[in-house]
Amino acid sequence: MSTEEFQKEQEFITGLYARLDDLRAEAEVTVQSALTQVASGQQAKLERDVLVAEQSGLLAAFNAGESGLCFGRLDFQDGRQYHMGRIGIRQNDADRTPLVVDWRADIARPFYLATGYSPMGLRRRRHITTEGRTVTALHDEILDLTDTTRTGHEGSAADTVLLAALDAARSGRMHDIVQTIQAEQDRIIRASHQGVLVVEGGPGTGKTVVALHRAAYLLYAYRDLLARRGVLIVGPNPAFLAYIGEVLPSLGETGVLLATVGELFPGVTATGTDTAAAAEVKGRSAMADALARYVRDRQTVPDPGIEIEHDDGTLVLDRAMAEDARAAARQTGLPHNLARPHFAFRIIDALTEQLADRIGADPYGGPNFLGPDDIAQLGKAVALSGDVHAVIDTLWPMLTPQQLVTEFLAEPAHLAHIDAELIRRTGGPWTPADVPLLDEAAELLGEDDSAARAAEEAERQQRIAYAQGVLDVAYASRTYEFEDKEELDKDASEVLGAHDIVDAERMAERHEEADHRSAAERAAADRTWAFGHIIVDEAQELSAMTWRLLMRRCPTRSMTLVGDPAQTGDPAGCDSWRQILDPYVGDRWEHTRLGVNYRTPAEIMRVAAGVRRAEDPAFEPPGSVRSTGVRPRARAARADDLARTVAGTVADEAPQEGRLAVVAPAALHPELAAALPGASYGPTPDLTRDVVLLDPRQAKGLEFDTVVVVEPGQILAGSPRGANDLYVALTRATQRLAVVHTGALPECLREGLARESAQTVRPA
Ligand SMILES: Nc1ncnc2c1ncn2[C@@H]1O[C@H](COP(=O)(O)OP(=O)(O)OP(=O)(O)O)[C@@H](O)[C@H]1O
Repeated sequence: MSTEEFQKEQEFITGLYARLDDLRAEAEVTVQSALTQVASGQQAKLERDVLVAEQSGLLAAFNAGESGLCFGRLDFQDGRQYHMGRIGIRQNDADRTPLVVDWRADIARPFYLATGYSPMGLRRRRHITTEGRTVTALHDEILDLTDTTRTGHEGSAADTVLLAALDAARSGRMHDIVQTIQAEQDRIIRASHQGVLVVEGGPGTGKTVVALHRAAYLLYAYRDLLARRGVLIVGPNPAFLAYIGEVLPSLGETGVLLATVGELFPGVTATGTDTAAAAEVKGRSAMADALARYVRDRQTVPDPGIEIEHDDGTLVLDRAMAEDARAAARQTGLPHNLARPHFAFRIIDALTEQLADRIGADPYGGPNFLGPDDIAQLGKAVALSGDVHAVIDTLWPMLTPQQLVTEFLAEPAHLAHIDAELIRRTGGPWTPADVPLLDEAAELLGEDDSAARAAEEAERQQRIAYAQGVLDVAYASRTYEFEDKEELDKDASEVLGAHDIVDAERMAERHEEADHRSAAERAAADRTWAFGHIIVDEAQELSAMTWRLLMRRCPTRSMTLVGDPAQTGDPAGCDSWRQILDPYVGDRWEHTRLGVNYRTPAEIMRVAAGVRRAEDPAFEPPGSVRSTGVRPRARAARADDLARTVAGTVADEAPQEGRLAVVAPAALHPELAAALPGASYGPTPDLTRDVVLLDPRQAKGLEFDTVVVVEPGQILAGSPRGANDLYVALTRATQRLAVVHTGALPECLREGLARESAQTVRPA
């Protein structure tokens, strides 16, 4: 092994971190001084805010670079050499020469794709492993077989580095994989942002981690578009979002909104839970139709009529008048609340006409005595009448989505009786399955935001006037500055001023954009926000109603959907991509597969595959990249001794380093938690604890060094998609798996497990 090579890389890394420190210090100073600056006037405040936002983003990226900043080097056949980094960093010279290139840059691609067969111009690829700021290992791959230079670090570099990453103890948080992205994953990460891309793959094939790196790549490659519109990542539950939450910040990207479906209706916190059957009914697309009809039910007419007391005599609003007004309002095609003024005006007009006919009638049959001004006066009085408005409110009430859905759930209509009974609820907290209903209701009702829009327009006009002032001043100073120069140097007239390239309106718009919070923050607070790109993880779990919500949030249909229909646990989930996508994009979507299991060793995968094969004999699991030589175990327990047996198994299996999960049906949790002091469990378990207790649905998407699956028979029988739940539970381990069961071991688990009887269990 060449110490000279080591030393050279160490010197480079030391210099690189020194540069990082300088950049970080510069950004910190800029942020601090901008924050302490007292900005007077709108313009100065805007400039300060832009500066702080820009420099804070840079700071986040620099902080992200602290660990594993540089992880590779590319030596090209033509002599060029580039170091690869988690973020790109340039030297402080006139040309701003790159010190490390960002892993997302085009020039970095051969690091992931080059092979001996297709070297992409590379001579050598080097993997650099560091701990903190110290180089701990170098692995070189020779890609140009005519190259005879050797460094002593050659070997099957890529495999060594990948296997070391896969074997490492888990921390309860997902890590980035920039050092070891595989070619099939790289192609997905860098696929065009346009259209819908479906990434399917069995457990552990890297779907989640690839989707996260794709978000980072898209933000890099289409920064202008996506930083403004934002990227939304949807995950199945808060624990999962916490698990993946550090990957993007570690890649220097902080402007992404991570959310569960339950968090996608601003102002509503979905803390309740539905039964699986109720969630399934709420998730059906038929709910959209039921809600639409329910809204129409709220547009009523009196039968036969209503008398309204008025200063100028009693008014009668009869059925025909109301029907006429309702038809006119519906004909506008506007949502309920926005169509309401049309209904109200028609009613007011009709009542005014009624009044005018009565008051101005010529007893001798001649024309009406009242002129247009008199009728206008009468109309005003009708329009201002509280009694008239009360009647309009009853017939066509203003409704909020929350009101509508609360009332719908209390008395569900337009559904089969059995479905209505399943979802009937009076009061209680909102549930995640209610959120798509609220969103649907909001669409059907529309928001009457005319007052807010008028205020916004007035503010915009003010900003334009202000920007015009700024441009005028800039123009005036230009004449002084350049007049003389033009005489001396004709080129000077080519110098562009702000006034040449931007008008007041554009300038005001730019400042408007700069003035606001980050796209992710704005998007989180705005139900109608249209994202630049949406990534959905565990996409197979989402209901038809949820897809309606998500498609509304992404009118451009720039989406990445990752999932595995074989792992669908939610009864409301979809069985096929076609079923999900057909209503929105027809067959215009791309499907791609990941076929290698990076997580689960072959020994465990053999057991898990048995569960799927019981349902589908032709089932083929993704091939495992590793095997550990450790056979998974099944332990029988006496029915009255289950918790103690589980605790004993946990004690036996707990890894020295890393994490262990007990995956058991939720009904067993209180009993098991009592026997597992220190285990984290509940709706949002802390995954960084040594031992966590989860139900199979909570385990979705997560991974642990060791997994103990409890009562597989109950998991199988627990839901119509019980086999999928058990498959998920069994495929969470990176190293070891144990199964604890009372009664007979389910038939589908007979293969691959070393079986122990209850007697061999040592006391916990
Ligand atoms: N190229 C890679 N280099 C290093 N680790 C990788 C690579 N690809 C995947 N992994 C690791 O494999 C594990 C499984 O990845 P991930 O969770 O993304 O799989 P998944 O397909 O989403 O699984 P599931 O469907 O079971 O949730 C993770 O620890 C991930 O970091």
